[in-house]
Amino acid sequence: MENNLSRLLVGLSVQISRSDGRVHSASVKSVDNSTVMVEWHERNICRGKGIELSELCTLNPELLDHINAITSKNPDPPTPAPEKVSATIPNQQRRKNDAKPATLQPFVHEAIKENEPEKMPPPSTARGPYNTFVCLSLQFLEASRPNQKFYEMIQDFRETLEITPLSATDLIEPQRICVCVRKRPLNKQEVNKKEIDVVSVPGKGALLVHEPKQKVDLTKYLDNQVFHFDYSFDETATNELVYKFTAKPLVQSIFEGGMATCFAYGQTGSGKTHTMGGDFAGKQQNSAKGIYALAAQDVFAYLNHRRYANLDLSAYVSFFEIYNGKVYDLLHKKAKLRVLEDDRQQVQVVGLEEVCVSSAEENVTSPCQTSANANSSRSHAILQIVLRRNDRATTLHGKFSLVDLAGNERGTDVSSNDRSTLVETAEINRSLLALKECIRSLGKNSDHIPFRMSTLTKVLRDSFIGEKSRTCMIAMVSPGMASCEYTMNTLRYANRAGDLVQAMDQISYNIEEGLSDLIDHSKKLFGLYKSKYFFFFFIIIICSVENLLALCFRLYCCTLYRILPLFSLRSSFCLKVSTQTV
Ligand SMILES: Nc1ncnc2c1ncn2[C@@H]1O[C@H](COP(=O)(O)OP(=O)(O)OP(=O)(O)O)[C@@H](O)[C@H]1O
Repeated sequence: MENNLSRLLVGLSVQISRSDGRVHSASVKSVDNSTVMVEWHERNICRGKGIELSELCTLNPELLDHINAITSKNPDPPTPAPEKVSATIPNQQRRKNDAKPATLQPFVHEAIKENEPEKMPPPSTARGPYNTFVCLSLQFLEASRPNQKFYEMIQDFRETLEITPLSATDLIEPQRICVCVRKRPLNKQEVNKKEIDVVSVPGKGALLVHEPKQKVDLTKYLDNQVFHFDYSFDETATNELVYKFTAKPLVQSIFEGGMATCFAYGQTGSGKTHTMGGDFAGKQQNSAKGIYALAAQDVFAYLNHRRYANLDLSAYVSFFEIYNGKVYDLLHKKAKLRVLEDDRQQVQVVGLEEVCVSSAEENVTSPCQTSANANSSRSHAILQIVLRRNDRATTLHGKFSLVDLAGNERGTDVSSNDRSTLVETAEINRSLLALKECIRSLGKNSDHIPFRMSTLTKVLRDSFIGEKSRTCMIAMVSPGMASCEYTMNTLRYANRAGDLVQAMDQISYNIEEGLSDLIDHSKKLFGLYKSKYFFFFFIIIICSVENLLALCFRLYCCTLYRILPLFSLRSSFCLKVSTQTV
């Protein structure tokens, strides 16, 4: 039985749950009694662990249906009682079982216990056949995954990728504008729905989207698109790692009198609040692990550092949200505030409460916890850490704005008939567009920054001007196939915001596209972009290379084989010479 079990399970790809709550796929290595040894690759290291079969089943709630399907077809069922009982488990109850933490008892037994406790067979006799059904079901599930073909194509593609994961020891390059991308793991619902993960992060700033497509003749194929950013974080990246490469370098810049802004951009549910406010341990948000809190800790570390101690600075915090173009103070009972421009063209949020904070904990507990409760996917939440000199006028020294933007899909959804929803959509769209334009202008060192286009860019005006302003955008993406379109939108937006000229290279095996790429690169290389002489120059180069190759080939033929020259003139001449010699 053990051998049969191993033969059926080993090599299968299954979803596993990690101690930190992450769910990802792994492959079955071996089976020992009811313990399944699985392994997976993480940061180029092969990891493994043993999991109870029951736990594997808990991660695959549909398993019961398939067990039933198989047992009903099986000519020799183990015991009639479990079959009958498990077939009558209502969906709701099954979900209730799923919500429970994994236990060491197989969950079929639990179900029986709740329905007909007296009919429960002893575990020792039930385990063998039960395991067999589980194995059969797992195989069946693997084959019955929706979009199985795409899943296999993506897996095959991934095997060809060279993975260079980002490590905490990698060098950080200080930049004025930094655009990064973070992929979150598939969540439990997506795993239950057998969603396919269509995003791969090979590292070195690259991210691939395997977009499933179908030709007119119904042939399935993947449109693999590769994007390049300053950094790309895969699903195993922690908030600390993301912070280290994104917001941490900006903290120091505000001590040097700069204005810094860090944006979390992406679709609803892609992990913006998780990154900014902190990760979730169950239903509780651990605000100490978010970028807000990590930045606050560093601010206080710098305040106490001897290098900046003589500046005599104090830290102030304000926290507000922008919804429908209106500003609400989240530290002051959501009071509605006005945004006005003074005679020196300084934009002021009138009445915004700035709280002087004296420790990171104080800083963290109020705004970050508010963030967990108050944040809505339709509003932009802005936490500002302001450094002021302890002089009479409390002069502004530096400012760090951390922005959790509204879900970007909210700016494109025009399906609603409700007027207020449409106004909301238009406002989100306008603010995200304005933000992109401001970041682009900043990147181009343009004199004109269109900050007046929206309230969001108006309140962040001082972050966009001045030599010392620095910006970081973290684009969050959901990995599921269902989110593919939104993921592409997020990546295109981030790409354009960074104005990364060569950022997006479509993987194409098409010669035409390859040639146009070559022309583009040559144009840049020779600095002849937009020049009318470029094409003449290009053709001359091609002809010269061709001539050179032809000449080499002829010389090679003449010297090695002593055959008669290839030119007709030369050949007749040589023929004459050779006849005379004879
Ligand atoms: N990197 C990650 N690792 C593990 N879980 C994550 C990660 N990113 C997001 N999640 C989980 O995904 C869910 C949605 O994330 P989150 O609330 O941060 O999304 P969001 O983009 O802020 O959505 P919204 O726009 O609605 O605020 C949360 O349960 C969160 O814990």
